[in-house]
Amino acid sequence: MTCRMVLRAPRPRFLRSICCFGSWARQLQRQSSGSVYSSIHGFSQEEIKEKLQAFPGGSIDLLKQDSGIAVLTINNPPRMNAFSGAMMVDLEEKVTQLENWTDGKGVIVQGAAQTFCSGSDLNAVRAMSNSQDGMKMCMFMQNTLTRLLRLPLISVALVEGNALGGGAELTTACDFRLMASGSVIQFVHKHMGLVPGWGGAARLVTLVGSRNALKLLGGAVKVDSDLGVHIGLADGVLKVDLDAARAETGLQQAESWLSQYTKGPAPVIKAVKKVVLSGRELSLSDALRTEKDIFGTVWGGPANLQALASKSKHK
Ligand SMILES: CC[C@H](C(=O)O)C(=O)SCCNC(=O)CCNC(=O)[C@H](O)C(C)(C)COP(=O)(O)OP(=O)(O)OC[C@H]1O[C@@H](n2cnc3c(N)ncnc32)[C@H](O)[C@@H]1OP(=O)(O)O
Repeated sequence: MTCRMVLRAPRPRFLRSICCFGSWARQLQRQSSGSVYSSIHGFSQEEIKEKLQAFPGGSIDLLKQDSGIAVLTINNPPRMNAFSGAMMVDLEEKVTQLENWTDGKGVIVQGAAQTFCSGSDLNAVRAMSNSQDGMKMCMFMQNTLTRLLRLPLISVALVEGNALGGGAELTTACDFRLMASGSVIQFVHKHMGLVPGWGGAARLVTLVGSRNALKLLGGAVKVDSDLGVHIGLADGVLKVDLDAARAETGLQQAESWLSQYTKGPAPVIKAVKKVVLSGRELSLSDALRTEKDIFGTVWGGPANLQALASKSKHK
């Protein structure tokens, strides 16, 4: 039973370390790090990285703040924050840094210059239009976005302007989505003769159900903030205050929204994310065992002892 699950989706590092596997499965664990594809699938991360680096432009910027909330910015304004190949590689490196951030509790993913992301850089897409290269790029992005979703941090996509194609897929690799009024999430893939390939379809089904997902993909529907909230794709709408002096930026609003859920010590917040992640990804029996193990990491820990000593009441 356990082995069959591993075949479908290798587990994140924290899950792998606390579940029992045979030696074959252990080898599989070593080869992947929370990713979906590794060398056992004939996939070479390094080979595709080299190809992607041939398409320069833009950057992915990471700001780790003392609050424990990081801001990850998709930064390529001349192309409406489209992903160049170099940005795909950069994103993978920034996700690695977030995986190793001991004091982290949350991350906000935003686009530079008040728009989210217009998907793949069409110039790179045109140059990589053979199916082999396309599939390798998609495996690379699936790996990275799966690791983003599996971070032990609570993640929020701050959607301003447009999230199109791969940009729409990126929003689904966060735990939550906040949409500014006037913003749009659109899976434009059908108009491009494509379907999502960065894992966006699978995640969309989980978020909005298969019937809504069929409508959004089949109709390449423009999801505005009202529709987003209605179908459960968006978790909140950012306020626009016409008085510019008083107005909070989208980022400030997203930070205060996220801080409701990240108050407290990092090990406890990370444990919260991990129990939810195991409930989302594992069978009930495996999730229960994992939950027990994660519980063991906080039981008797500093925050727990302090709460017991202060005899706190929850009124
Ligand atoms: C479908 C799957 C695939 C994947 O998963 O890998 C993709 O994501 S393919 C990309 C899908 N996205 C698009 O097709 C977006 C196409 N662009 C647009 O619809 C518009 O540009 C829009 C709505 C983003 C912005 O429109 P607006 O009128 O406000 O601005 P411009 O059109 O003048 O755009 C400014 C500037 O940005 C360039 N641009 C925009 N998107 C991309 C992109 N994805 N790749 C490369 N370049 C992009 C656009 O060409 C303009 O450049 P300029 O040099 O001024 O012509």
